[in-house]
Amino acid sequence: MSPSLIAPVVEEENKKYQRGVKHLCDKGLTKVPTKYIWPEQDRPIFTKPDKLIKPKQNLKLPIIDFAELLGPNRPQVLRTITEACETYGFFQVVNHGMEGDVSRNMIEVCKRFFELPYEERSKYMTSDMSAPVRYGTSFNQSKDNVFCWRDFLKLFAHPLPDYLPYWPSSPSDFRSLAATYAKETKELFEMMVKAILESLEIDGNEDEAAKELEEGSQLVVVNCYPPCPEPELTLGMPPHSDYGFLTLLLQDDVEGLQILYRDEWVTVDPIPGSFVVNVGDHLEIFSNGRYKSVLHRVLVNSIKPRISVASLHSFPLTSVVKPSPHLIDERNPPQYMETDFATFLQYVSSREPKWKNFLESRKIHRIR
Ligand SMILES: O=C(O)CCC(=O)C(=O)O
Ligand SMILES: [Fe+2]
Repeated sequence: MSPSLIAPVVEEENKKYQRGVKHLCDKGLTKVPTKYIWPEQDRPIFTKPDKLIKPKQNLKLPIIDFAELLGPNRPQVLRTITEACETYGFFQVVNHGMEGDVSRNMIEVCKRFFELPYEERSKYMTSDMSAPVRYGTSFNQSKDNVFCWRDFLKLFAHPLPDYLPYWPSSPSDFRSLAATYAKETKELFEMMVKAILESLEIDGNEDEAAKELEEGSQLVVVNCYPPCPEPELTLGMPPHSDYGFLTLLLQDDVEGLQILYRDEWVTVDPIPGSFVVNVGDHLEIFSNGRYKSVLHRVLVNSIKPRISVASLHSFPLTSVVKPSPHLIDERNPPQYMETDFATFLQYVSSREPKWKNFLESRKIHRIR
């Protein structure tokens, strides 16, 4: 059947599952519905009944001590950042200065949001990807052929006063706790940008892009992964790279995040109170391919619910993203086309986001 004939059939079927995973689990469930079963080659490898086979290699992500970054050891820390961004596309940040209460309160209030009755949560359900608040399930719930085991709440967060009035009013302390979290994450992002630019030997005080990033976009994505009766058959999130410049990820104490490292999926051990920071597609473009936006995915488990909060930061939605002129010369021609948010939206809303296909579509292929 041609794609134009299949699409309406999928959209009709998807309506049955649009209320999301939490709703499904609340009704009681002992098996994963077919809609959530991934093709065998995409599934995580478990032994029976649901014990995850750990990869041979146990990955320790580079750890950046933020306090050190602000002290005399800055040059050394910057070198670690460079290595981490070139090799893994990921690192973990400790001693970042955000009070433990701010991140704990955020996780806790998000848990309470997902425990609200479905009718309350679904007030924010919309297919409009530029809505200030969007509640939903899977990745693209009207288009996905296979669903992932994840419900989400997405909040546009910068400039905050423009968006805050649209954020959920229940639980009653949601807005204030989430606003504090968003503001402090933004500050942390700005310090991270300075370090990243310096690590690329770009002077942040002179650079146009650095100024744009200060007034850039921020999207806070809260992910909720309820326990799954058959975690070996599904994924919390399929392999993807993040769209923005940098993502600052906060997780509770339940593991689930895996990154692709040397063609193997490796689990990231959560360090309580730390942030996992990863290079997004825009930083890969901006650094002209020097820093890599690496594929990652999320596994679920049969016992513990998991919450993560990803804060995606980038240029303003109206900006055109391109390789930095400071990194381009005769020997280093641009590797990526200029790209904007509208092109991205058009791309993702017309197909399933898979692997790094958006970024791939922006690459310039030269014949040597
Ligand atoms: O839940 C996680 O650990 C990762 C979430 C993620 O990759 C995302 O929101 O883009
Ligand atoms: Fe991600």
